[in-house]
Amino acid sequence: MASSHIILPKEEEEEAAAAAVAEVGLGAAVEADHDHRPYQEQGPGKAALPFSATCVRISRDSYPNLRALRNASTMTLHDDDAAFVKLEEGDYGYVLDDVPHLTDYLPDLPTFPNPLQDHPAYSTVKQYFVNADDTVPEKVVVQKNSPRGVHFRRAGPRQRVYFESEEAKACIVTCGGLCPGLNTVIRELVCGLSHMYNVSNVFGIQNGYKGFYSSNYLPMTPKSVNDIHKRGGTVLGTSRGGHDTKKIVDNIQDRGINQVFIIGGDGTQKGAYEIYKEIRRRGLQVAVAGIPKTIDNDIAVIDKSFGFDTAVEEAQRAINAAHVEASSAENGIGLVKLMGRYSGFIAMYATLASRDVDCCLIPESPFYLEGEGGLFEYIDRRLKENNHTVIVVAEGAGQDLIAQSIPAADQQDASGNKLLLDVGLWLTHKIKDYCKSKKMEMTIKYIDPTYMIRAIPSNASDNVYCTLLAHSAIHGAMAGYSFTVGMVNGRHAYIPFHRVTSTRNKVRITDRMWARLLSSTNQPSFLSQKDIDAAREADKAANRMKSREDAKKQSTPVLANGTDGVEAQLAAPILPQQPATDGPVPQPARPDVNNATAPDAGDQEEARTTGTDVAGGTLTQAEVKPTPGTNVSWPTTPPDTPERDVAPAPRTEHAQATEMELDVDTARPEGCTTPPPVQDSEGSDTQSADCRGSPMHGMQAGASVKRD
Ligand SMILES: Nc1ncnc2c1ncn2[C@@H]1O[C@H](COP(=O)(O)OP(=O)(O)O)[C@@H](O)[C@H]1O
Ligand SMILES: O=P(O)(O)OC[C@H]1O[C@](O)(COP(=O)(O)O)[C@@H](O)[C@@H]1O
Ligand SMILES: [Mg+2]
Repeated sequence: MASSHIILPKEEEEEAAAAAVAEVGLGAAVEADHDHRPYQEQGPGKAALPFSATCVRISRDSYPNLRALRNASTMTLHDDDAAFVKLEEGDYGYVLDDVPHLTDYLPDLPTFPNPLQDHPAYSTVKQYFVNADDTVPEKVVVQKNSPRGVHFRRAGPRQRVYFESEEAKACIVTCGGLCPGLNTVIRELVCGLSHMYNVSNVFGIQNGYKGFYSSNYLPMTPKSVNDIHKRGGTVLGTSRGGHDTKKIVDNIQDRGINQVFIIGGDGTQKGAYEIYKEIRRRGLQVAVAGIPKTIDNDIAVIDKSFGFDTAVEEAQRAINAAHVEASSAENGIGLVKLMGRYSGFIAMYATLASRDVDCCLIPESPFYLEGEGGLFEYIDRRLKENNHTVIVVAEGAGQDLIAQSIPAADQQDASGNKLLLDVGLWLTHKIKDYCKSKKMEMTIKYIDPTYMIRAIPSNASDNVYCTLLAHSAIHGAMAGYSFTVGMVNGRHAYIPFHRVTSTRNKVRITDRMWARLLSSTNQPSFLSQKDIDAAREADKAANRMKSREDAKKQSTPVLANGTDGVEAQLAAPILPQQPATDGPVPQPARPDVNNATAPDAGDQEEARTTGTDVAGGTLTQAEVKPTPGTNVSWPTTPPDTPERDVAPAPRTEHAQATEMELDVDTARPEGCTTPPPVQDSEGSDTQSADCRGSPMHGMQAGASVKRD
């Protein structure tokens, strides 16, 4: 039975101890210890103790605060993480999921006035320092009787800091894959430390985590980083793997570093958390600030990761090229692979922005090729309707389908990420074979822009975002917190490490955003009647469980702040399946049941109010609107929309074609080596350049299609 240390407010000590004793049979043993830990800044001077905290060994399931946390949000809390959770409850179901502070284990640290108060630029700002009690809500869509839910500490400068400028010694490291904006964050960390806090001891760690113990630290000054934001990549170098917590902390300790800025994705933030824990174990006065980076935009809680906008924008170029190529050929097919190992955000946003895409395939939405409602049937139809078609595929899509035909070597990269098979290349050959079997003349152009996309410098809006993230990170570190920084509902916040490492954002195929995509492309949803039935069953099971939970709650009142989340995790997710005709069922990516904040999380809120158990990953016939092209009882032809008001070409047109042009081109940008096993990709953003290059555009009989 897992047990863990939990910091408890004084007034609950007795109750919790009693609860622990009562649960001895379940493995709980009171062990209490007694370090009195202040946990938050209390204005000028030495931090005051808001409560006398006690460390108690207790089964985490038995502690109502943690239950409240789980009830108030959809996160999954790992047992190990429970040891470092700092919770405060307020009125009306308010929960503060706070970040650790140096004074948690070094209660007598002196504080100093924030040098910003004398800064010619900042000192004029009215109320420049954030209120010590300010917090940011995880959810902003609420109903009249909603509990207030989980909050995070608001980021920003504090009146008192825990490092003197001359004593502060900071280091910066970048880990994981590249992402637009890395250099901007580095630049703004160096400049911000120097310009705002007069910190001149700043060092770069080269080539990721292993640089802590395998290379020299690079002194960095505002002058040396002045122009780096105009370049892609990271001037510090990056790597996967190489995380050795003890060796890293040994080096931090030996070199007298007291602020560690760690830029990287979910893996990197896990590493940052380990570093923080080791630092705390050793009692070092070192603040650890994580700045989340991922091109895939799949880090939990935060609104968006830096570089994502830039990536989506750049992906547009590839999609435009694919569209020009496809629409300039007879039966032209343009296929673009974008990054997205587990999450299809880049593909989804690039598709929505483009309007030239006929089908978007992402890891979260399993698809199949053959039979009614399958991809081939859809391609066939689009070619007949429009003479060309554009497909966007995220690199993590269809991996199980590919594994059926290509024996997948179960390889991993240095960080333990599974190496992917090249879905773009595989799909190209599958489509080619299909057309050949149908004696259909066609041209397919496969474009893999993945590394080109992530190697560019960040665009203007990402540059500003990177600057603000860097500044928030600096303020938090100077104030003695350890955290991952991020924007939550438009406000910068200090988020506990466990929050961003315990789950990953995924596109929820039960949310309105994915529905928007389906309705914009009119692609099949690839859900079968079997899937819908399974969804109904799972929904019923979830409801039964919910009733049991409710009954239990009535008999045992706890600090229940809400119900979503707990039931959600109990409910079995829907696993859409391909039809029997298409061989074994692929293991589909499931709607992410633990996803706290996806870019489209607002949709989930609405779904909840309309009765859809989205958080539980379930969907019912009532909530799921018939999706065009679905191979269920819904019509396979799309409803009449202006976009789709097309007179389909007679089927015989293709059947009569005897000549074949199977021109499979794989456009590989320089430096992009993507042989079958092993892949990655990513994508991009915003507006569709109006790229209607087809000489056939608008020439088809009956065609009044907006998108060509
Ligand atoms: N569970 C973990 N604990 C400690 N370090 C980790 C963990 N997972 C990944 N890392 C380290 O984080 C770094 C980057 O991880 P990776 O998954 O490749 O990229 P990202 O951080 O972008 O997700 C690597 O150096 C890797 O060793
Ligand atoms: O080829 P590399 O450098 O291992 O990176 C590829 C992977 O990195 C990703 O871009 C995600 O990495 P990050 O989350 O670190 O940005 C994936 O989409 C892709 O599979
Ligand atoms: Mg990762």
